[in-house]
Amino acid sequence: MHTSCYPQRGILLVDDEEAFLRSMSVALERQAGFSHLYRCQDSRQAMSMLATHPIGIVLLDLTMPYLSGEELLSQISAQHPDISVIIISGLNQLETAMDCIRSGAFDYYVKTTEERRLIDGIKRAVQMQQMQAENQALRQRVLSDTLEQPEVFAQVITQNKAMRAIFQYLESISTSLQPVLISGESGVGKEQIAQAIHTLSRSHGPLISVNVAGLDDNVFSDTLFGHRRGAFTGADTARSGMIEQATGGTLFLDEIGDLSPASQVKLLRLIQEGEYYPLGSDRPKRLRARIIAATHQDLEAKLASNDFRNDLYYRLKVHHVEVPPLRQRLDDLPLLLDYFLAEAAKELSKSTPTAPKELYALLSHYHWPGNIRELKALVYDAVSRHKARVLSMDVFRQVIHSESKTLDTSANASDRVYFPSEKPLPTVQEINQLLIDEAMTRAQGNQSLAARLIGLSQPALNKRLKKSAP
Ligand SMILES: Nc1ncnc2c1ncn2[C@@H]1O[C@H](COP(=O)(O)OP(=O)(O)OP(=O)(O)O)[C@@H](O)[C@H]1O
Repeated sequence: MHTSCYPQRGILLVDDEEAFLRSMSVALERQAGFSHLYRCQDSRQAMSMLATHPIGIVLLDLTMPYLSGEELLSQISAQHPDISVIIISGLNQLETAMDCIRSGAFDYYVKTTEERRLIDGIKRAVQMQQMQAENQALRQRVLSDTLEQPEVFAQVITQNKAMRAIFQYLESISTSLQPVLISGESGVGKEQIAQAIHTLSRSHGPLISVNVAGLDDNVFSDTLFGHRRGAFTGADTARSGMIEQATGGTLFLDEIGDLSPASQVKLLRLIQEGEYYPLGSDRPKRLRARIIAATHQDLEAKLASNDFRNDLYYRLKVHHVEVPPLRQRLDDLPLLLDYFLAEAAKELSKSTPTAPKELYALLSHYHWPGNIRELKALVYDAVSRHKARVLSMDVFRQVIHSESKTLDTSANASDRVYFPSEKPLPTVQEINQLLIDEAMTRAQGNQSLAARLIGLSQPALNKRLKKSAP
């Protein structure tokens, strides 16, 4: 997968000193895991190398025979504006280095700078390029309103615009190595989205899921990092952690909002350093999997109450998807209902029942706290009980009615209808009429549903409707 070609476009090192080229290549490979590095000792050949190799970043020495770093920079900026150039200068050349920044260089470092800082700088440039590429891809997809791989989303039943925009976004970040945070209420389909991200990445490794809710810090470390034999009492054999099992693939951390403070620090270090230590081992291992985290919790609120680390939050949400709740995509209801009816009937070896028209109207007035999981469970329950050709609405009525009652009793004074004091109050008759009109609109003309919405029997509503008819 991507670990074998990170970053996506290569890095060209241009320096006349053979020793520097060699030591820098080794450092970039070993310490940062960068692959496809190119070296150029003769600055006159740099432009032809750029023309023939897929290069995204150039590390450029300032003092070189034939063509100076400054001259080369101006040629690169003119012919390859998408390449980021990082200047390596001598201590006595800071003035020139600053000029280079003004002429478009991404950054500069003094040659004696610690390698670690230089590597961090290159990583920043890589990250910036990835984001630019994703932005561009996303813009193109949104403008053309197309999906490149619609089959990846076949299991996510939807016709909703916001969901389609999410699919386009996911396609545009499919090759990124950065973490993805998926948020959204319980049951909205976050795990399905994680699966789609994994499939899109075309990685050769597996998708490994870990639910981190309720794991104490020791279990968390052991589960993720694994241990060496004898690391603690009872560790009779070595065990590889989930990170290792996810090598070349995706590590999906579900319920990330419930992670303990100590485990948050460990996860942050893993993402920042790109390496970890199995318990009892002093030899680090490299993280070679993409991280996806999901939560149904409001992480911003958890930041405010200091229950979730700021730095971890921003590391996790380099890419972020907020899956909307079902109540905000009611246009999906008919599709989902039909899909689950067919699925349930097949699993229960029954013929697929027909949903009565009123059912859509009834369901669209419910607020779906358990989202799609709740709808699926209700449909399965209804299908398992049903006997006739047309599906009975009883199961749905019972749940929706009892939920509505709970809501009614919890309504407070601020939910009441407001009558402006400067205007005369309407009569009881006028209020009744308004209520009936509103119920009929919400029930899309269905009298029995409208009657239930305002606590009347259907014959009683029918009588009043006839009375008020012109
Ligand atoms: N758009 C959809 N089409 C078909 N099935 C869906 C859709 N969204 C969710 N489901 C189904 O609903 C159930 C819940 O989905 P999932 O487990 O992905 O939700 P979740 O957001 O991860 O929930 P939680 O926060 O509780 O972990 C699963 O059975 C899933 O297959």
